[in-house]
Amino acid sequence: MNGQRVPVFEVRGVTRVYGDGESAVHALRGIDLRLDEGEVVVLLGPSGSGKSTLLNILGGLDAATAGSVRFQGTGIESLDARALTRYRRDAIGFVFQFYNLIPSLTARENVELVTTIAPSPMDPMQALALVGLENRANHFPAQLSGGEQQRVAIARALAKRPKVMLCDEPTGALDLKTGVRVLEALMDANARFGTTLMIVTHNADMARLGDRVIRFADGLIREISENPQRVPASELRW
Ligand SMILES: Nc1ncnc2c1ncn2[C@@H]1O[C@H](COP(=O)(O)OP(=O)(O)OP(=O)(O)O)[C@@H](O)[C@H]1O
Repeated sequence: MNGQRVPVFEVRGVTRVYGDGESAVHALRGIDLRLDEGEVVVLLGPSGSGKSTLLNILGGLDAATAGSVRFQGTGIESLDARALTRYRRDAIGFVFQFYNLIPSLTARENVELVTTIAPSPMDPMQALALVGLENRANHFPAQLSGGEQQRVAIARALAKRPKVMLCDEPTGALDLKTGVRVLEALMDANARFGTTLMIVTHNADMARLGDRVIRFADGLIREISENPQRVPASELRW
């Protein structure tokens, strides 16, 4: 990262309550956070502590009960339905634990689904080449390993040139070797395009990958720490 910090997200007092009355679940209890351009941030915390809820709110998949999220200076809560769809579609790349590829489409066609609607997409083959899968373009998801499927999902997210990639347990279903390749593909996107990365994980060792580590507990940020330097994915242990 260079010295000049440009905020991508500014989060103020975000809460999220599911349900009401006695059965209300307070998933987020007041989150304040700033995320800068080009940063790699790792979110750690026990199951149910609110990590996915925050990611979904940042990505416009869910709305905060209270508080504000500014993306490049604009409050996403003020966007109308059309603008919110455009935001979700163009600015944000999502990577989930279980790839969410369309089984009846090839790797290339899965990426094309996105490039046909994005405003300034990459060529689908370029996106697949970035994750080392140009020679698997005509394979269907069932013909690919879990790690390869996840890399197709990353290519699909990358192909629209998103400002931010929100990754919810991207290696949760993978073993060490394939998980490392997936993380390398994400870190490569950060290095080449300056894509800001937010990675949710249960794996404490993955914290070493990021510039900052955010520890969640009970719907709150308990700690934010900075790493002196990023550790390459190949040096992580599962
Ligand atoms: N749609 C929903 N309706 C009701 N409760 C929900 C909903 N989504 C999440 N929750 C609750 O909100 C809390 C936070 O969930 P969240 O998925 O954000 O946690 P997490 O830290 O990502 O957990 P995990 O690591 O297991 O994915 C949990 O108690 C969860 O049960």
